[in-house]
Amino acid sequence: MHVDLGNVLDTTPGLTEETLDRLDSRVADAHDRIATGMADDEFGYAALNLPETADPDAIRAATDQFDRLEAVLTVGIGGSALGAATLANALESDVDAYFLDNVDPDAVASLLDRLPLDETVVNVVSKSGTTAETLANFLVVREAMAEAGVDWTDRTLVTTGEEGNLRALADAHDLPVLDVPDGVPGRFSALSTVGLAVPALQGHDIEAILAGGRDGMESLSGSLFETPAYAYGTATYALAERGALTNAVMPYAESLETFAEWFAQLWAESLGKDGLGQTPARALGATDQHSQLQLYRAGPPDKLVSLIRPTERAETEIPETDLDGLAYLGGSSLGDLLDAEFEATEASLAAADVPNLRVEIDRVDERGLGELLYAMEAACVLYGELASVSTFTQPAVEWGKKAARGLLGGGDFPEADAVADKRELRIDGS
Ligand SMILES: O=P(O)(O)OC[C@H]1O[C@](O)(CO)[C@@H](O)[C@@H]1O
Repeated sequence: MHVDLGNVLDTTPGLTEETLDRLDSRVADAHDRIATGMADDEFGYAALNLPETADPDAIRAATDQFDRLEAVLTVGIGGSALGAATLANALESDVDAYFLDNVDPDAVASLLDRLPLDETVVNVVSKSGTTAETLANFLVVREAMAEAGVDWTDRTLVTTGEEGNLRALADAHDLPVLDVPDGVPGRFSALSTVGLAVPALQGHDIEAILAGGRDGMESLSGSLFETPAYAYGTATYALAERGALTNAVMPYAESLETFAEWFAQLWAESLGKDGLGQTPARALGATDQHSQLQLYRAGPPDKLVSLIRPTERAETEIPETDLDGLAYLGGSSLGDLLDAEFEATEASLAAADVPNLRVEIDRVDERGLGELLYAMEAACVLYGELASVSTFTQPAVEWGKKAARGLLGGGDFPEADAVADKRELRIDGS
């Protein structure tokens, strides 16, 4: 993987090479803190050890127990779903992967109607074991399995922490269970049991994913000029400090669309603290050239764009044509066209003085994905050190959880009372 910072120099907002040189001493200090946290397996920093501490044999021992495998249905939310979804949606497999990471009754019913439940493994994932959406969906899925005459205890894999409802359920029914590693927040758990059980069930090379993570781990150093992850984390931090409060993440590969969703949780939940942070906007190239690019180029100078692509991709030749004005496409390929659009968008942003970073991996394969996930996690941790925020906690999400629980009679929470006090200014339609 490499990162190219050329298009953040002298843009609006922008950096200079002197600024980057000056920041590099802060990067060295931040790296020392990160290295200490990794060495001591400290909460959060432990995630950056996963390429070494994850146990692929334990993952396979749990997943190899399942036969008759046509599909895997993951029931989880946030970091308990997005890492696995990033990997599943980026890699081809004969085993279909589905994710229930929301409690929309129509979507849940529609999916359960379609799934061959007797040939599906239900992969229920929750670090806490108490997340309402995950537990509610699991209860609905289990009921559907019973109604389909499927013994749910034969088709369920649990991934959870040491305590909580799911651990108790797994123990009570002797279910295959994987441990969520200690000290790893959900959004940093892609390279652990949480993110790797699905690719293992789909027949992917999870050792290669971890090898990619090791590539990222081995590139960590005391300088942003030697570590792509730190270059990305430093530049995005410094641009945020200068007003780039939105980071539009725009992969030029459909296979990386879910990666942008995973990145959004990682970036927002880690860095959105104490009035600070950088809003991750999810985009997709080339599609969003016909959508959000207008805002990125001609809207407020308050954003940066992260352009991500594999340098090797399929070709798919475009047939020759005599259509007026389109003959230039004939004989080219869709891959060439997508790469031309990537470079054209990059140049168009630079021409409009909009800061943009190029992130390139060789291929969207297990190793490339492992390195990309690891690098963005390390970039996020580095950014958090530079911004002096508490990167690994997410206290702001708790208020809404209590309010929702109170509304459903799950306890006496003042947050739920506040819901009743909503101010109203209704404008009614027809
Ligand atoms: O794995 P759990 O405990 O169900 O949590 C799911 C998600 O909810 C959060 O805790 C936020 O509520 C995320 O940080 C986490 O990824």
